[in-house]
Amino acid sequence: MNADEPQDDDGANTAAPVSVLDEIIAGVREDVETRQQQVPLADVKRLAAAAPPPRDAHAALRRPGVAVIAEVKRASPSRGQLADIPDPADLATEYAGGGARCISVLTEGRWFGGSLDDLAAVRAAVDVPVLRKDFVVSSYQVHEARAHGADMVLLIVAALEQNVLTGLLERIESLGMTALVEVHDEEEADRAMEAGARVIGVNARNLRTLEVDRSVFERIAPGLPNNVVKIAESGVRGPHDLIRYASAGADAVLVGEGLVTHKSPRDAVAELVNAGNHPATPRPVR
Ligand SMILES: O=C(O)c1ccccc1NCC(=O)[C@H](O)[C@H](O)COP(=O)(O)O
Repeated sequence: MNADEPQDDDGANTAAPVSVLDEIIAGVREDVETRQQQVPLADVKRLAAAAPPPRDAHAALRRPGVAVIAEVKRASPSRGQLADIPDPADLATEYAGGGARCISVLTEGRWFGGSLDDLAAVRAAVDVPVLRKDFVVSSYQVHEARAHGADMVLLIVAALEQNVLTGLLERIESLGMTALVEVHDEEEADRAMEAGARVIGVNARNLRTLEVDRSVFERIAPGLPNNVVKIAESGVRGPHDLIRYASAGADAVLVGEGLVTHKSPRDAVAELVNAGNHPATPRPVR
């Protein structure tokens, strides 16, 4: 052991490497606890029951052509500050105008600069389904998502024990929303299927190194059943990446950085949508 490394009282090494995911989730748990003290679960459930009914994200993603899920993303652990987005509703309106099939809103605040207010503002501004993209570890966050208008909620397999994953997925679907279950390898894909996922996202971004490796989708997607909606997450910088993912069986791509850093987000979405609808672009097998 390095004598310079900090140790706690019983001598354990407190400088052991912690993955970014662990760090993000520690912050998320603190923030959820604070919000829960301000707005108890019973109140959030009442707000969720009064929210406009969910839009069918699963059906939207199954329509012909490769769907584009356009993300409102201000910042990220891998890139730091990405874009100044003073009005997420405006950006989402541009995305929808370009033909985005769904809008993803990052609601995590500490690393991604997002919020539940962003989610509610976007949901009120567009007609397409909206995804709450966050690090969901509790049913409180699921009800909170619905209360702010979410139609789809992300669950990251790597962040959840199997029984928690299954419970949250069932809660999301019982509230009429769609669960997008995110995986990074074959073992996680098996766990997603065991939990009953109807929509699986393969994220090309390694949560330890934060590097993007598009071949991960090509490796995992062929092992997923035909009736599962397959989403390729991360690393789409233009139509060539969408076509690459489509060739490996993607029903949809989820795109953040490539859109928020583009001079015209609407045109950037439209270019991807055109590529996704082009007759030469491979169609998923169903
Ligand atoms: O984007 C990150 O740096 C990141 C780091 C750790 C966990 C999640 C992270 N991003 C969330 C996403 O999955 C992406 O925002 C999404 O797939 C879009 O990716 P991109 O088009 O490459 O911005």
